[in-house]
Amino acid sequence: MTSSPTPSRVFAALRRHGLALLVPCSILAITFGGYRDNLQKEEASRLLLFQAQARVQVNHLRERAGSLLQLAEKLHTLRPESTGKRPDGLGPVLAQHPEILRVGVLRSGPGGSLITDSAEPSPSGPLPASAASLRDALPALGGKPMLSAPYALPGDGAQGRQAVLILSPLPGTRREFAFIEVGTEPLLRHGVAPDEGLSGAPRFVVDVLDTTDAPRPVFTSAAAPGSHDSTTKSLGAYAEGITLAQRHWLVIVSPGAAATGALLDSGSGRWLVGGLLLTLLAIAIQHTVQSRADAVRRQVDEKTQALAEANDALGRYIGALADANRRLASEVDEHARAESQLRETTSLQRAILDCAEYAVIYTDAKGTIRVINPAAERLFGYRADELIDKATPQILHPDEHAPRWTLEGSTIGLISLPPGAESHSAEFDMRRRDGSLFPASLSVSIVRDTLGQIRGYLGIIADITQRVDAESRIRHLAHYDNLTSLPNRSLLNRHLADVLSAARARHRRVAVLVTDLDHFKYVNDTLGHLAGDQLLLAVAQRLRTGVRDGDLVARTGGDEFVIVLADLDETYLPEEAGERLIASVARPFELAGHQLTVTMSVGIALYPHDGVDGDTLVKNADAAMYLAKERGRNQARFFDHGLSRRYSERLELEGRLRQAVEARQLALYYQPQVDTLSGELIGMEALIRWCQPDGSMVPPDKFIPIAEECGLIVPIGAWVLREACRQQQAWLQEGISRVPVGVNLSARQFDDTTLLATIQAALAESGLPPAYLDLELTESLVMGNPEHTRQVLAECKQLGLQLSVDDFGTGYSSLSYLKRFPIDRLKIDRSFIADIVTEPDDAAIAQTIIAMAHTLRLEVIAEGVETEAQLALLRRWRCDAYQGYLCSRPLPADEMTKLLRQLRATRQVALANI
Ligand SMILES: Nc1nc2c(ncn2[C@@H]2O[C@H](COP(=O)(O)OP(=O)(O)OP(=O)(O)O)[C@@H](O)[C@H]2O)c(=O)[nH]1
Repeated sequence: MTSSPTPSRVFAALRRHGLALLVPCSILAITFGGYRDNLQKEEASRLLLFQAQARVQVNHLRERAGSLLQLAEKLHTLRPESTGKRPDGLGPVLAQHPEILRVGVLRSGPGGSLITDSAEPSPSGPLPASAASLRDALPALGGKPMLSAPYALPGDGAQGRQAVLILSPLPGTRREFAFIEVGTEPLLRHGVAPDEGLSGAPRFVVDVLDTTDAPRPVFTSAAAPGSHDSTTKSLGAYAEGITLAQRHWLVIVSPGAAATGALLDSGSGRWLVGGLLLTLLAIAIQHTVQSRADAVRRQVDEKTQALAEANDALGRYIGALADANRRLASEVDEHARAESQLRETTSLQRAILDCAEYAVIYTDAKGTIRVINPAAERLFGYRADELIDKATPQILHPDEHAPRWTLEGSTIGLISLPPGAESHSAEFDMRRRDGSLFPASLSVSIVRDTLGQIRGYLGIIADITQRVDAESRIRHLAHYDNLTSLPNRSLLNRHLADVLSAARARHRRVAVLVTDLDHFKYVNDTLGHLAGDQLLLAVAQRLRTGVRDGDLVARTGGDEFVIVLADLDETYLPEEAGERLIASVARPFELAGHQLTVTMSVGIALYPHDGVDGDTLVKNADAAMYLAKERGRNQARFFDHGLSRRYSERLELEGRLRQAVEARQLALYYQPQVDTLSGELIGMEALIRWCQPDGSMVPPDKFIPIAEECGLIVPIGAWVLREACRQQQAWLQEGISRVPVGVNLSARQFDDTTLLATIQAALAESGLPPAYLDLELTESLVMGNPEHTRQVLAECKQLGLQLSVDDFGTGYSSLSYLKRFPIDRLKIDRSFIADIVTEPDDAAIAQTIIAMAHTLRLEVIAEGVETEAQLALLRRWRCDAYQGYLCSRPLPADEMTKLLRQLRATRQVALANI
């Protein structure tokens, strides 16, 4: 990211650098200001100090020179005895005065020449001419030493080494002088106070200017001559005039290297240097700080830039993160929804599994049980944890070596799966925990994973015991009689076919015996249907035990049994077998607390004599049985070909009855029921009659049983209901009848599920009010199946019908039992009424029935009243009504119409007479 120099940035830079310069500049200014002030102060104090020190130096020089002069004066005491010899005791002196170049004696020679007399050859050679000039001045000294003007030492010429001579006249002589040659440079050097030097460097440079002779500069700077005791204004030099041996020297003291001093030696210098250093330090610090600040700023800028970029990136990242978050949130939502659905589905599946009626077992691919539901626990009697991880065959199947539920590609699988199929079902026995086996239906489905690999097998197991039992029952019913468990007609026919086929092949005889109990209906009617059943059962057992094992005993309906005696040789007498069976049945039975004796009629037909096929043989045996009945019952009869005609007649009667129904040859007759006291019509009973086209009548006791046997009774009964309702409604509409009409219901009708619908249809069709219809049921019918009866009667009562119990007294049922049913009246059977006049028992029974019925608020009608005596008794016993020949025989409808009209007319006449 590039930045442009904005005003704020320029201002910031100026402020930054201005501040940076301000500090060193300030220090510099303070430094220089301080330096100048210090310098001035130092100048002043140094000048004062320098002057004082210079004076000390001058004095020191003066003293040293004076010391030399004194030495020169003493030299005559050291005068050597002979020339050329050094005076004794001079050594230590010379050691103290290294400026002394040589010591000697001068003699003024002839002509005034000076003769040097020195023990040592002088490095300076002969005395210079200038020294010789001193000779002349010496006498004027008066014996005082004198000092020569400086002269250049030989060899030094341009070098400027100078020396002076101090001459001192030797006492006693006029021409001899002791002299000391003093090097001016050592003198001046040693003239400086030795303790004033600093580190060996002379603080002062002392020069002298000889003012006696023509001045010669011996130093580089000097004050003006004569300015004694004057100090230069600057620190450059200090000059002071001194007089030595009548010679005037201007001593000039200049600061030496040490005196001038290093800049650092002075306070101002140190101040300046310190200030500069401080400035430099400040600059350095400033620079360092600035550099560091710059570096920091650069870093900050870089970091800021990086931060900005990072911020941008972060922004983008946060944006992306937000997007990702949104996506994640939506995915999480989706996931949560899916999870919730999954949970729901899982709990639903669990609930389905838990509630499932069928046992569900899931095994892995190896057939090991993994999941089991409660229904399976119940079915097999195990807890789930006892079955989990167990292999299916060891637990659930009878055969431990049975293969597991591995289906695919396995030909030995428990259920071999057809190629390509994903599930299959089979039925076989499975084992419960207690070891018991039960028939099961197992439906196994392959469970695959998403890759299509087999994960396991889901088995749904149903206990099909009931179904198997039902099927077995159905199979049994198809071939066996329900009551006695004997083979039925169907199995009989198959068996007969087999037996006859074998007999044909082996030329053997076969006997077919048809047996029928005599008057079995009476047992039913008197002891009840249940007792009848028990009797049939007992008879079946006796018949079964009365024949050989290989013989067949079948029940073909009602009280009829058919026995097949197969593989008979010529010696076998089937009539004996028949007699034996009759005898066995004739033995008394214990039924419902009663001892009962029944007889049986038997008809016999023989293969091949009486027929070569099963149907013919059974039909002929049946005909023979009817012959036995006709001949007095309780006997066995062989078929003869005359019988065949009679049997055919019965079949023909059945056929004609069917036609009669269709041809409307059946008619209803009506028998009045009248009040025993008033003789008024209180009702009438419809009775069926069969009027053949030739005008002859077939009695009801002849065709009703046939109608019941062949089932025609149901359509006939329906017709009776319709016709009675229609006729009654006609009378009602004519206004000649205000009494109900009674219609008999047979047992078959009563058991028919369409009975109520039939009644409702008859009422609706005719428009007859239900109260004018009276249903008459036999006592045995009512008591046969009380529950069913109560239900049907209740529904009939709801319709508004009247209900009567017909033939009461024959069924031994108690009256109190009857009160459970919504019955309106009882009809005492004609068998009790017939002898009430002559038989006290019958009279007592009839009287009791009447009395008890009244206590139950039931109306009582006596049947079959034929005499006035009977009627008189009935009146006495307060029987409500009666019917019978005494009043009227059953009348055809038209006659009944006439009667009703007459009755109405009579009533009207009677009323008119009033
Ligand atoms: N208890 C009972 N009765 C039955 C059964 N099947 C038919 N019946 C009755 O058995 C009786 C058979 O009567 P029939 O054989 O025609 O007449 P019967 O009274 O025996 O008189 P005869 O045969 O002429 O001697 C009828 O009343 C039927 O209602 C049954 O399974 N149980």
